[in-house]
Amino acid sequence: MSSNDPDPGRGGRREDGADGAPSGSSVYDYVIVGGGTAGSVIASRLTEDPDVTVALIEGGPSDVDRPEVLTLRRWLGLLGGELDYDYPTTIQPRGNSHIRHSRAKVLGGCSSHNTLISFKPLPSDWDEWEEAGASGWNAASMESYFGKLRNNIVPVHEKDRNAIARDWVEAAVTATGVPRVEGFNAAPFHEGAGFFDLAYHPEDNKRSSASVAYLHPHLAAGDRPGLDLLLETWAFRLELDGERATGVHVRAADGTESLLRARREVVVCAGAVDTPRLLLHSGLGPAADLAELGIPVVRDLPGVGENLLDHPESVIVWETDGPIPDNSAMDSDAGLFVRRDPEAAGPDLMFHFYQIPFTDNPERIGYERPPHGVSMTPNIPKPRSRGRLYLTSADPDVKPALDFRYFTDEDDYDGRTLVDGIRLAREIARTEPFARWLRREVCPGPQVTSDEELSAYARQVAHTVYHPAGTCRMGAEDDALAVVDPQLRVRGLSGLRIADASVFPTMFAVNPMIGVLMVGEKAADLLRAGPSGRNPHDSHEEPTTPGGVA
Ligand SMILES: Cc1cc2nc3c(=O)[nH]c(=O)nc-3n(C[C@H](O)[C@H](O)[C@H](O)COP(=O)(O)OP(=O)(O)OC[C@H]3O[C@@H](n4cnc5c(N)ncnc54)[C@H](O)[C@@H]3O)c2cc1C
Repeated sequence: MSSNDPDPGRGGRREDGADGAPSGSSVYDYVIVGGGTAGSVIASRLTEDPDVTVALIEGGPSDVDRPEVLTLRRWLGLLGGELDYDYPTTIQPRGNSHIRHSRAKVLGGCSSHNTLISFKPLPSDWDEWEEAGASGWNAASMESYFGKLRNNIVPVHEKDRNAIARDWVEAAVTATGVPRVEGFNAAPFHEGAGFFDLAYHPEDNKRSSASVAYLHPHLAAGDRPGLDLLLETWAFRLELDGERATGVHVRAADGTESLLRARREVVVCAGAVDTPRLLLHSGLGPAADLAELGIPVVRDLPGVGENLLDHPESVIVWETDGPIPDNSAMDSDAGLFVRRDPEAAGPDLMFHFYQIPFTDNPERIGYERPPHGVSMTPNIPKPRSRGRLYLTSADPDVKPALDFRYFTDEDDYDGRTLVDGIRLAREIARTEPFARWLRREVCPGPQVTSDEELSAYARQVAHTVYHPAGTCRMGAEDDALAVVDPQLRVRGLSGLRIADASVFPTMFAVNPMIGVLMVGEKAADLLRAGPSGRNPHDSHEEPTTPGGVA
């Protein structure tokens, strides 16, 4: 495995002029865009076969030897910094227009700056995908992929269980009547309170991100000769030969542009924002929108950028009666799931408990940050509002517009869910042993009581749980807005697949990272099976020579 080294001398990957390849282009079996959560898994799995060559294009730098990235508890310090693409939202008339969407610009992608809360998606989540046209993605079919994950997924360690978080869990169980859960991944659940499972190494608080689990061992051992890791390299356009994707145009950190060609397939794993962005700039998207911007239309794919999903949340903050103990895995170690509607397939209200006063949004409307405090952040597991991502310029360097249309669903289900959340949070705050820690409710404050006032507050200070998804959704042939089929192949094209959070047809009720890793594992199987469903390396079609020279 080499970094930034599409080396013509090593295995002969460069094919100057050969096979019609333009001079200076490098040829691989697979070219993967995005060394993030799903991309790291796929690159690692494909190069288990020493005869396979893969270029992994990553916009950010390596995370190796970077304690500010690898130490889980330092996650908040990464948001908005140099390793964050930091996407704004459009004006949100019923929500908070100031939300910034953090997306990591570093090897491992968002698994390198997130909180690594690890939920196996619920059976009802996968079965909903199947019903939405993602044939073969039901719970029974997906089960084995959880077992394949290489990440170290463990419950928050005893030493990291803060006394106030323990008391919060006890109060949440008493106040809501939900079961206490020890190990949320042990069995499917509808409700429950407890400490999370995290992908981390408790002994030193090191992340078990996609890059740490799937790439670092091979970087250290040098045992993946077929994998070229191109860091700080930006993919700005797909190379399309008629209706076949044949490569990716990239720009290196020094500004040099080159074309990486894929003998077998191009796999886009750039995440729910940058995957549709790359497709749109390559002429794949809603034809009228592209034409208006002067981008030549290669294929009219009306679903690219549609179905923008997220988990919105709000926040209630309390001042505590003095400082709280300092131990923690990452300051939001426990949570609560509630099912208000007994007919719902899974939980319909979720809380993260924060051992910090999370006042960033309330401060904007005049609230003050208490010297010591805690927060509860109710979120909507199955939100009904749907947004849209679109381009505002043909310049690939201009960030796309993200219009989440927060709280715009017809029946105001999303807004009402957060109001229920605030009321429930107050019940927990009145319940011992948690109540004795609290001095006062800071925001919204006890004077805010009516549904209307609570809804206005909840939406004004709303935040994101940072789970954008769905912008290149998977679906059946008769789904006009499906971008990929259940084999993750982009509709109407060959040689091009997508594997990341953008393919979600619907949102999981739980935090999505484990689901994205499982998408990566399944994508590797689908790729190995070849476009026809047979593994090209086990058959006589399209033979390659070792080292990747055609
Ligand atoms: C702050 C934060 C906290 C979160 N906490 C949790 C949590 O605790 N639990 C959970 O389940 N989920 C959590 N999530 C969500 C979860 O991390 C994401 O859903 C998931 O990691 C997305 O994976 P992905 O593969 O789709 O994209 P990413 O992991 O974002 O990977 C995309 C990669 O592509 C690269 N890239 C993009 N465009 C290009 C381009 N044009 N050229 C080259 N490279 C490119 C990026 O640099 C990045 O490395 C959190 C997210 C954030 C931001």
